[in-house]
Amino acid sequence: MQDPLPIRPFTKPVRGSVTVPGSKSITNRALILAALADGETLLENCLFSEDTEIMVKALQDLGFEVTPDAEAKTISILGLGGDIPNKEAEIFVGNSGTSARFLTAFLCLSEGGQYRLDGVPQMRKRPIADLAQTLNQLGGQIETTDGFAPLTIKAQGLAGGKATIDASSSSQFVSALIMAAPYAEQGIQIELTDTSVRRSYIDMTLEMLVQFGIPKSNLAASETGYDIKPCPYYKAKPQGYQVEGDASAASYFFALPVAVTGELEVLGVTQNSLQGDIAFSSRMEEAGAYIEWTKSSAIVRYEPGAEPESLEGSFYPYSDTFLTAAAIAPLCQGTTKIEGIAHTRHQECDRVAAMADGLKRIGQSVEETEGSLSISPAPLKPATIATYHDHRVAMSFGVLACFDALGNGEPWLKIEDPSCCKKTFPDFFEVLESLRQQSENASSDA
Ligand SMILES: O=C(O)C1=C[C@@H](OP(=O)(O)O)[C@@H](O)[C@H](O)C1
Ligand SMILES: C=C(OP(=O)(O)O)C(=O)O
Repeated sequence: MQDPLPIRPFTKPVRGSVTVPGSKSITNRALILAALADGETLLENCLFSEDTEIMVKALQDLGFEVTPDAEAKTISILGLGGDIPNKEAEIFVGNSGTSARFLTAFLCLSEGGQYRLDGVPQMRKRPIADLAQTLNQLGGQIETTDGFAPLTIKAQGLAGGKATIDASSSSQFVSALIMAAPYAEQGIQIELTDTSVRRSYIDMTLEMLVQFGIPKSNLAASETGYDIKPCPYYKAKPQGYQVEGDASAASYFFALPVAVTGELEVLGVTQNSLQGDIAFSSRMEEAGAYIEWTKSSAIVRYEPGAEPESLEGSFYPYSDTFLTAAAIAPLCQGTTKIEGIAHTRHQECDRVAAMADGLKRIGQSVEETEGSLSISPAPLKPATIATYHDHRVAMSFGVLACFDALGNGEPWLKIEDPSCCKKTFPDFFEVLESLRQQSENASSDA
């Protein structure tokens, strides 16, 4: 792919359909749950991207039989009922937060295992100490490097019991604990020391435990914590476990008609998704989009005419999508104020700073606080966007770049390091370009 990549804008309203890839969050949870189940599970409609390949490779390095088929989008995995075959391994988690956090708790279940877990330099800056501390309260022996990766884990199974956790920096800590909890001798009773946590991700985890055979009566959730009873089985899914389409990836296609007008069917997402990020669709309705849901898709329509309404308020519960909203803010009527995003300064990059930087490069007036961004529209200036190795920075500005800012169909935005989208959506820019071509052709046929 050309780097920086010039994006050719849409000169016609978007028309057609797009299928979003399988969910990263669900694929990586399902891999862990299937490994913990007893017997073979076939995962279907899996995401094949860097983050899921990292999880697959980690499980293979731990001695699990995992067979991916990228063409069929399936992964088959032979679960061992809580056993982890290899007792020594070096696990590489790249910059995959789900892999780092989920595997840390998972590895503690191994009887007599000794592991080292590490990632790329940015992963060595991402929060993990609170999770390690809590696992140590439950019988793990994890040593961090000054609070960060690399970790060394001396595993002896988890005794479980009561523990506290501060999961305000990442909900993945709680999801990681909950997935390991059924195999802890006494289960796990976790008290949240700070109740600001992205609950929708934890709800997804609990729902998936039920899908893998853990009785609902073994799982209790309240405002202040979670109580997971011991339960010696997860159920394998030999007939297949269907991974939903990725709701965070869908946000780009909910936003695209708002940016360029038209009608787009987004296939693979449903209104009653397990993923909280589906709520981004309501924010696009607030902006003025009309959305019709079918059993397996959303049809998103935005009529030419008025500029989109500006957005205001918290993106905390679905913060992976704040970047999408920030990127289209220059096209909105007034100031967009996005709040609740302080924690995203510690993700793939400092996302608040990265979005502020990109928006300033294209001439926007931006006010940044620790946890918010206010974007006041100003005339768009051609620029190259720095993406800071962050797939969502690249994809969000990719959507804005589809707007024909110069009015002549010529590219005005270039995206640096576009291949960083391989983390969750390897062919994103090809999909965008093919939608542009579909739309041009649909208009010339009409
Ligand atoms: O559990 C998950 O699948 C995720 C939880 C969220 O992370 P944090 O809770 O760390 O923000 C989200 O940003 C990430 O993309 C996926
Ligand atoms: C924050 C993200 O990923 P993770 O935490 O899983 O690395 C993301 O995909 O936006």
